[in-house]
Amino acid sequence: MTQWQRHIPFKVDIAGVIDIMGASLYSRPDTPIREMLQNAHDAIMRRRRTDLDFRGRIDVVQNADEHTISFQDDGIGLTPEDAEDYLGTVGAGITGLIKRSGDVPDSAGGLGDRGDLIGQFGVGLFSAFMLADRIVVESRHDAADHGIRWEAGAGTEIELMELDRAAPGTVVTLYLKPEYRFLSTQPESVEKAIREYADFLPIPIYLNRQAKRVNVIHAAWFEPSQDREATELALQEYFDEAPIDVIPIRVEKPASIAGALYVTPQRVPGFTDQSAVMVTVRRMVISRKIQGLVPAWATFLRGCLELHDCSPTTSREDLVRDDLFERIKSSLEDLIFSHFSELAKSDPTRLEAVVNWHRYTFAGAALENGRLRGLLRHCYRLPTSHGSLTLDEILKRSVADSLYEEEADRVVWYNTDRRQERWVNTLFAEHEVPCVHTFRSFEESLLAQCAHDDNAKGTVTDLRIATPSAPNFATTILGVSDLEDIEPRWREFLEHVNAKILVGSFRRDQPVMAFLNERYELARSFDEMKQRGEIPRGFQRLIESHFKSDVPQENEVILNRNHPMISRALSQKPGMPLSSVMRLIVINALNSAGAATPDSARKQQTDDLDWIAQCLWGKDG
Ligand SMILES: Nc1ncnc2c1ncn2[C@@H]1O[C@H](COP(=O)(O)OP(=O)(O)OP(=O)(O)O)[C@@H](O)[C@H]1O
Repeated sequence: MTQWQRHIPFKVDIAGVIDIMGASLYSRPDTPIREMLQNAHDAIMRRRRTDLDFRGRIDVVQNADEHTISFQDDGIGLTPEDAEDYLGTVGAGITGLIKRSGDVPDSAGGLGDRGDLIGQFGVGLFSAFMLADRIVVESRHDAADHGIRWEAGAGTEIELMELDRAAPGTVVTLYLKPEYRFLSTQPESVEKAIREYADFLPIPIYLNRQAKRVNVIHAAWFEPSQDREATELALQEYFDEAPIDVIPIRVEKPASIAGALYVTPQRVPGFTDQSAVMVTVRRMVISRKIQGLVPAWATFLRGCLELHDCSPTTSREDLVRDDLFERIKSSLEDLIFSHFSELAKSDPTRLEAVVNWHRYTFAGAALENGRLRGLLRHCYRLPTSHGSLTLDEILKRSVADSLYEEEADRVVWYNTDRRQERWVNTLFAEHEVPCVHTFRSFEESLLAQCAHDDNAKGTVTDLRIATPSAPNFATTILGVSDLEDIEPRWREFLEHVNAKILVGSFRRDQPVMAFLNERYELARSFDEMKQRGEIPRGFQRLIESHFKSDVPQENEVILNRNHPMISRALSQKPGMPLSSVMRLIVINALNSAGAATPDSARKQQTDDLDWIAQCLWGKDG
């Protein structure tokens, strides 16, 4: 049975709340400047509703003698009731009431267009206690006869009194704590903060009554009908770099997105998903590096987007990750894709320039993104024996040789070793099919993925490394039909040259052909990248499967049966003088192709030369 019951009011320790807000809600000490500017902006916007011609201005004034910084606006001002109800109440404000279409007081200036106000939480004013131990608000409402003076110190009683003030508007003065007094003496730090947050606020902001306003206000990329050239110039000036391409953005559905993105001429480091895109909400800068909005593959995009409908977090340092944010994110990706697809038709050279400039970012991302691969197929070029070709051209030209290939519709030949680029080009010169040079392994994987995409649609495409032991390379490309492994006794004799040795018949004047295939170097460089954490996980899987393939990881040499010296040497026993000449020729062919000579082979080279000398001229002395 209940003995007693009582209702206790919910208590809030104001000093504690102020302390928490000041110390923990905002991550930067200049946030209060933004909050004060935003309040002034909202007050001016509210006055504009009753007086459509009214423009308004904000003045920020430093006073070094008094250690103060004040924010002055000629906005709608506060009635005594407003000051009592909203200035000192955490979580309550007229802006919030208007936004929620709440029961607004007469002083609110009507509901009007709720979209132009920034405030909503009713906490911003308290952020001033981060910097100040005393705040004084002097104000007169547009429709009131008298003004008010409101004064509060952290944790103290609020004092409200009548004030003689002629003009409508508000002055909020911050009596700065000793550690923030530089804000009353250094114009640069205040100017920097104003520009950081309020550059695009549609109201001029002046510092210390100077004639020139501090904020930019107009940016061509926010104009309702953007002029492409003007936008490009404005971006170049604001971000201080020349865009490679500009993506103007303006949509209203599923949410309003306005602004422009551009492709930076700066090299984007590795495969990070660090964005450098700036977002504003009602023109107040929320972040200069919004995370997770622009597709992770588009790290080369910069620019500024106004997301009018998005909700900032209470600290206004980020956006709330709600459904709307997700919808905006996916429509942005669509917009970027359709821009590039459009560019592929209207200005393919520009698209190629974009892709080429950021090719490794594109290639890396396309490994896991089919839509991106679809785009890259037509503009991502690789060097081939037949000049530079797009992925699509490579695939289409790699028609399988019907004489030898029954299983495959296409065979794509590729070479991974830069050192034999010219040699491979000569081999393929007489053929219709090209050989692709993929010196970066992820480009090889990209090619493989594109082939895989085609295979899924029913075209059977084989990717083969241009080396003698790859199926049909000898027959279709080299024209060698009798290729076979060398006999074990010769394999033993040639062991130290460090290559797989094959025998076949080809042009009479060429004793050997050497092919380099030192893939372990690539594998090693990937291991280093992996250790630095620069390879995305999915990509890593592809690399691993790639290096697991049955492609030989060693150099290869074909000895020519048609060559008189070679055929003679092979008809003798290993160890005869001719076999030593043959071994020297093999090492030399590998050397000229660019292979490094192992120490054991070097020693053998000397021994072989001594042996040949002895046979020709007899022993010294
Ligand atoms: N310069 C000003 N002119 C007129 N009214 C003001 C001014 N500054 C503050 N106010 C009033 O005080 C209220 C509380 O301001 P505060 O900055 O705490 O919150 P807010 O701006 O409503 O919301 P938020 O916390 O999202 O910024 C405002 O809603 C507004 O009614």
